[in-house]
Amino acid sequence: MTTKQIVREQALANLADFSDKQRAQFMQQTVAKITALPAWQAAQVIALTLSQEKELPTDLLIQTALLQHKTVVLPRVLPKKQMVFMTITQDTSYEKHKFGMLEPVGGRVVTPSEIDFVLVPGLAFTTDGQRIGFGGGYYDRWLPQVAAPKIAVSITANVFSQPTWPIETTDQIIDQVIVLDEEIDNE
Ligand SMILES: Nc1nc2c(c(=O)[nH]1)N(C=O)[C@@H](CNc1ccc(C(=O)N[C@@H](CCC(=O)O)C(=O)O)cc1)CN2
Ligand SMILES: Nc1ncnc2c1ncn2[C@@H]1O[C@H](COP(=O)(O)OP(=O)(O)OP(=O)(O)O)[C@@H](O)[C@H]1O
Repeated sequence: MTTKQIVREQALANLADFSDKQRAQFMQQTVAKITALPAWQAAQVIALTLSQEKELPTDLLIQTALLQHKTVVLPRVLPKKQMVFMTITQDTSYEKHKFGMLEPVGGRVVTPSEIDFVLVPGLAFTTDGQRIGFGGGYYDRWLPQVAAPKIAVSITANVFSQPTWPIETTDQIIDQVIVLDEEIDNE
């Protein structure tokens, strides 16, 4: 058994291993696999995140959702480790939070009950839905308010059959982890 922090650091190191080309392929696979899910297709209001440098890229999924005329909502963090989700459009501008992530400016706040599908960010997972994020506990606090399907995307190296870290009672289980394939680089 190790700590969440050690698994987090290893997961970040694994994510850093990939070329820009491989990351672009991951982004396309993410769109193909996520948009094939019946839960996505049925959803009108979709909670995504704007990926940070080391995370799997979500830009194309955001664009795809907007093109499919879905309502896309992105998080802003609040005091006391709370989050609020705001609607975005192609014209939304973003500001850098002091913790480093970009957050939408303006838009309408949606309540958790309005959301139909959640893409949960994370660094490491188990196949049955345990998850480690960046360590703020933001999603662990917010997810209990959400009834919608909770889906994540990961590289193979960061998915475990059993947790190698201690599980806390506040850890929230997600419904499905989509594992991306590492394609052969033919160049
Ligand atoms: N792209 C993306 N956006 C996201 C998340 C995410 O995982 N990915 N979040 C998923 O939760 C929330 C932000 N989570 C964060 C978690 C930790 C820290 C962080 O740097 N914490 C520092 C400082 C904390 C402090 O000063 O209080 C630290 O822990 O050292 C920042 C944001 C909302 N937006
Ligand atoms: N609902 C909660 N109430 C109080 N403390 C919580 C709650 N959820 C998580 N925590 C605490 O927050 C801290 C960070 O949790 P954890 O390491 O699981 O975050 P994470 O899942 O990696 O981060 P995130 O959810 O932001 O992606 C831990 O100390 C945890 O005990």
